[in-house]
Amino acid sequence: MSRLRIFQDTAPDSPLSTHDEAADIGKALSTIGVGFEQWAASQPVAPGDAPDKIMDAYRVDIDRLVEANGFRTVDVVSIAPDNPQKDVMRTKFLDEHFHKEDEVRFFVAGSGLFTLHVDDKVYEVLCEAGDLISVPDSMTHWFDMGPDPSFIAIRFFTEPDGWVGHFTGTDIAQRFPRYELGQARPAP
Ligand SMILES: CSCCC(=O)/C(O)=C/O
Ligand SMILES: [Fe+2]
Ligand code: NI
Repeated sequence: MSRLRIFQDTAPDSPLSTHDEAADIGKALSTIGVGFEQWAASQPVAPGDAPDKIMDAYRVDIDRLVEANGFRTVDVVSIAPDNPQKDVMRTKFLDEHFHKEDEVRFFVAGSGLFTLHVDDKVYEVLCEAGDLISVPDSMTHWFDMGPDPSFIAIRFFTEPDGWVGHFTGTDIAQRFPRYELGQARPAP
């Protein structure tokens, strides 16, 4: 189940609040300018399906988002727990960083943990299949796919280098919960 936990940025052991209803998560995240939606597939998708088939299942929502935001590239990324590069890939976005455009990701299957640092609060968002998250340009955050990563995600970009992370050099991400072993669920 998708979940939002909000922390004081000095207190990683005691969440101020926990939300696990999608509407509740979306409402809380909207107060900091983060988008959160849930989308339903118009046809079944399975791991190994071609990117076009996966995107066709969400075509109406993808087109709406592209039209509203002017995205120029939409792609599909996936990772499975047997990927020999999984540790390297996990490390890539584990520390606090930001991007020079909105980070917009839709989870077709599997899950991942986005943690956002805004002013003196930390917003930990467990994204699961059906969740779309839009992290605004320049918002500091980190992302943990867990030790046994498993997801298929659709990514939206405005610029070719939109995915590049600019790292802040802080150690805050190391003090907050990681995506624990066992939390990650296999993609269907
Ligand atoms: C589900 S893709 C997430 C990885 C990524 O692109 C990023 O920038 C994480 O912070
Ligand atoms: Fe990021
Ligand atoms: Ni609530």
